[in-house]
Amino acid sequence: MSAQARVAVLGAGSWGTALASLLARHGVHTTLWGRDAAAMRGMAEQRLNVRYLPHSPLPESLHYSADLAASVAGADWLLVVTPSHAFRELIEKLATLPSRFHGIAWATKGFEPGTGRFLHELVEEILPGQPGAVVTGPSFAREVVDGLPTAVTVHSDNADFAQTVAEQLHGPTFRAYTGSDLLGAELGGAMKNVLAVATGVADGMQLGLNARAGLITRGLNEMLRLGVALGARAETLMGLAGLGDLVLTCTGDLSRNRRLGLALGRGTPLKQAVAEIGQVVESVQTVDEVMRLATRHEVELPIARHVQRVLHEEITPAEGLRLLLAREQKPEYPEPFPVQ
Ligand SMILES: NC(=O)C1=CN([C@@H]2O[C@H](COP(=O)(O)OP(=O)(O)OC[C@H]3O[C@@H](n4cnc5c(N)ncnc54)[C@H](O)[C@@H]3O)[C@@H](O)[C@H]2O)C=CC1
Ligand SMILES: O=C(CO)COP(=O)(O)O
Repeated sequence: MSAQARVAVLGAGSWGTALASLLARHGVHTTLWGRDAAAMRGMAEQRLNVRYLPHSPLPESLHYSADLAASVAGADWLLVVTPSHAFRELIEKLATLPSRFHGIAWATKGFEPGTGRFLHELVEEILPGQPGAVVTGPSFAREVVDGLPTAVTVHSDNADFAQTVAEQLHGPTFRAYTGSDLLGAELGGAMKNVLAVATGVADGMQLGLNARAGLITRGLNEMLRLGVALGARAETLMGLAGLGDLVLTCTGDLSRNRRLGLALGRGTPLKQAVAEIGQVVESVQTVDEVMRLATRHEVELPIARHVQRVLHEEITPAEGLRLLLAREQKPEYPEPFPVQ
């Protein structure tokens, strides 16, 4: 790096903090922006995100701000890490700023609530011409901030921007690959959250390891069928953005979406389970957007559909299981395996 690269990470929850910490450790001039001024002051004083990552000291070189315009001014590129429900609002605010950044990446997983629109579509609409990239893959914030080995993938239509983002994230314990399938990468990251609820429910009901493996595999099949119908590349969904994150989130108890499923499977009411997790649980909104896309593209997604009915409290987890098991016998692949 000749001149020191400058990045603004927008969103100071667990994942934004972990990615900002990673960039700062890699020698990138990094500012972490959060909307809560008191929380950002506290982080600057204590070098700690007390609420979201209380056991992981943050690097001395990381900067903190609650001023969006000041954070973005002078940044070479931005990394948005808000929850999906706040994504449009933030991108619209960025569009009003005079700053001249050279690209916008996001690590948010989900769709625009209520429309099923992909996050890259929102960026294209609100900031036309701006290079965009998604950072996704199996990556629990806590493990990344503690320097445990992790691999992610950065997808963009703009190969130079994907390379810039990946190079700056890449380091001794963090591998960042690149790809050009924005839609597939976003779909995998969003859909695995819904499927993690299903495996969590099964584990919460103590249905055993066979059930877990069956759900993960049939869940991957749902991801592939919807993805390919939408124009995603199958290899994206068979890689870090799909299968990789699906396995992590369906099996790792650090996952909020899996923990929601576990709680539901043990009989905890939805509202209580979400409140006890106390952080973003993207599946609660994502499930409706996945089913909206599935309906629009006439793709049948039995697991996602039953997760939706459980999350809408139309059926209990036990009824969801009974209905899934009662489905007709059929070939594993009624159509050819969707690899082009
Ligand atoms: N935590 C993790 O391990 C990973 C999270 N992600 C994704 O990253 C996104 C963010 O998740 P987390 O950081 O984990 O959530 P979190 O629950 O730890 O924190 C959410 C943060 O978003 C902020 N926020 C909420 N509404 C906002 C708004 N309107 N404007 C600005 N900030 C707002 C909150 O103040 C809070 O700081 C989600 O889409 C999640 O799926 C992706 C990979 C890993
Ligand atoms: O996306 C994640 C890991 O890749 C985090 O998953 P949860 O949002 O379920 O905690």
